[in-house]
Amino acid sequence: MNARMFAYTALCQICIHKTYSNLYLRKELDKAEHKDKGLITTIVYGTLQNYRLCRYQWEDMVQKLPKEETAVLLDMSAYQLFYMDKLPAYAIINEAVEIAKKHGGKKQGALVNAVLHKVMQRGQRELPKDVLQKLAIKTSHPDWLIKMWKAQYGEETCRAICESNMETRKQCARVNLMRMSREELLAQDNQFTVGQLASSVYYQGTSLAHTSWYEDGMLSIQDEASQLVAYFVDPQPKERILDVCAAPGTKSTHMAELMQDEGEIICGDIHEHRVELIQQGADRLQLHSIHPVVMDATKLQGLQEASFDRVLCDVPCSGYGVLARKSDIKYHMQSEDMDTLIPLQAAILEKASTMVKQGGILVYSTCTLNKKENEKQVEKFLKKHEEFTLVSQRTIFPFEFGSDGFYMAKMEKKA
Ligand SMILES: C[S@@+](CC[C@H](N)C(=O)[O-])C[C@H]1O[C@@H](n2cnc3c(N)ncnc32)[C@H](O)[C@@H]1O
Repeated sequence: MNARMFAYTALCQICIHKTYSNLYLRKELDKAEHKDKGLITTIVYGTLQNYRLCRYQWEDMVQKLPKEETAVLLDMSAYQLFYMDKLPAYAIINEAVEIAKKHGGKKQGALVNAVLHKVMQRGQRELPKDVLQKLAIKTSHPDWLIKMWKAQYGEETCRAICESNMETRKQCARVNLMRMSREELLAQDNQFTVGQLASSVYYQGTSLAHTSWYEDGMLSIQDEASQLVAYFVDPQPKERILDVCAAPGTKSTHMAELMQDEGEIICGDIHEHRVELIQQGADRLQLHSIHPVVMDATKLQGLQEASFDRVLCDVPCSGYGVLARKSDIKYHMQSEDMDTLIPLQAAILEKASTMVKQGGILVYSTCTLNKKENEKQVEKFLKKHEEFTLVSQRTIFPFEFGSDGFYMAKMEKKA
């Protein structure tokens, strides 16, 4: 299968059948020729990240939208025509026509041929005049999200978030300081550069997960904003910690490292297959204070109330802070996604709070930028629970450090 046919098949799976892009590519990319792998990855992720901009280039050339497969093919062709360097237009169009014929017959082939020739003749379509519409198309974010960010954070911040989401994030890792110092790693491998936190480094190679450093448990793959959560919890050696939504264990294992692996961290998650990942992570990092358990955070059966020094609720969320890294969320997100998440987050926070000792700490965190899931959620909780006071809260916008967007709130239970 040639590179464009491969990219087309991948995009249909991801966009229409909702297969996760990273899982699909991890499994299938090995079947592609080595020389094609870079091109395939660039077309797939480029089309996903720019899905609105790509569609905008051709949607006014058709009376009604063609079937989904053809629309995906036109999107990826528009991406190659306008946003990739050095690809000859005739090759892009010829191959798209061949793919359309093969999958949809002569009629689809003719449609793709006609649309792409018109698109190429016109060149890049002028963006809308309206400032927010222009931002939405240019950075491929849905109108409702732009409207929400503008209302919640103001127009300037909304623009900065959208623009930052179009940047390529660095590969970031957290050094396991129990096993080696950051300086030792930097001295031994010049693919790493120093990060902005005490434990963080950036990697310039192809894949962190394939380094011996990762395999040998010297580091974990984790964005810097996400690393800030464990510092925010500030766990101390010998404490008893509860992490109620812990899988795959990135923050639990960071807390264990900060505690010098002394104490106990109960790491719950509702999904059994994800709980296994926590144990695998702890084994790889050689941490013994981690205790993974399958557990529903809205019930927390079998745990003794008021018995934990610190409780972390890193709740399931809409993920609007990680759109630069997770093209799938960007492509598929719907405003209705929040409707089920918000009551679930409230129920988790409510139950988890009962586990905090007097004088103990409760941390609520998300990787989303949405006050309804963040500040408002914490506000509602504090109104109901006078026994807790807000110590501090923080929103990390992606444009501040070129990191993911995060929210975290720290509350203390009265002694
Ligand atoms: C944001 S992720 C947690 C990431 C994790 N803290 C880390 O740093 O690796 C949210 C997790 O909540 C879990 N989850 C969803 N509903 C849950 C529930 N009712 N009880 C416990 N875990 C739940 C999901 O399986 C998912 O692993």
